[in-house]
Amino acid sequence: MNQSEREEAKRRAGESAAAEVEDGTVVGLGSGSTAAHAIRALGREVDGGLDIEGIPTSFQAREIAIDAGIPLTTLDETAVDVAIDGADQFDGADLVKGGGGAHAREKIVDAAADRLLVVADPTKEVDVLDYPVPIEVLPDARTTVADAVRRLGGQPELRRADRKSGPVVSDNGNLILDCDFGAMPDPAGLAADLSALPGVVEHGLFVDFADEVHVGTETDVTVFEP
Ligand SMILES: O=C(CO)[C@H](O)[C@H](O)COP(=O)(O)O
Repeated sequence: MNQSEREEAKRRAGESAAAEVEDGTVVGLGSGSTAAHAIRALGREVDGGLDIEGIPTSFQAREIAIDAGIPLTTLDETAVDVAIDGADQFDGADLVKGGGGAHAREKIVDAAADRLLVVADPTKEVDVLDYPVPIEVLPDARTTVADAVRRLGGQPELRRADRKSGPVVSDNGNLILDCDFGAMPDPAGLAADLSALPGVVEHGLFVDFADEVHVGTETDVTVFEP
């Protein structure tokens, strides 16, 4: 799948999930390039009269939603009916997220939603998850968490910025360790181990999160419930 075919697949996946959103609902707005297609599609529906409110999962999602004209709200004000979000990898209902460093807020919003619709291109689907797991850490905990990750069999790497000297700083002011565990046959066990580490704000393993997965191709979309 070349880059333009992949982009088309992402667009189809995002638009397919957006088409499921019903009038009068509150929608969690995911992060990344595939979720961005869904947000823009929802914006076009709002132009056409669809009455929804969005809860963005990141600075990026908020910017796109404002540009698309979607009225915004917060988790302090209302519950979430449905969230639409991308993934870096999925094996069915389990996901690795956080390629954009937004997984902490994504997990809060996606977990709060009655239903999570995952949108992806086919390159993200695997039998066993093996994508490096992003872990957002409090800055003071980056060395102790990295040491603990090594003890759990992972290789941590501090995420560095492209257009700034030094590390990527998350939307929440924290650092991100990309942790390569190789194949992860027991994502639930690893997720529990990572959540127990002092200083971990959130990790990118979303175990049993997806209610529905929309996988786009260059010509079509497949929708399934894991
Ligand atoms: O988890 C995410 C951001 O934190 C994204 O959903 C994930 O990285 C997928 O992004 P894309 O749709 O651009 O491939």
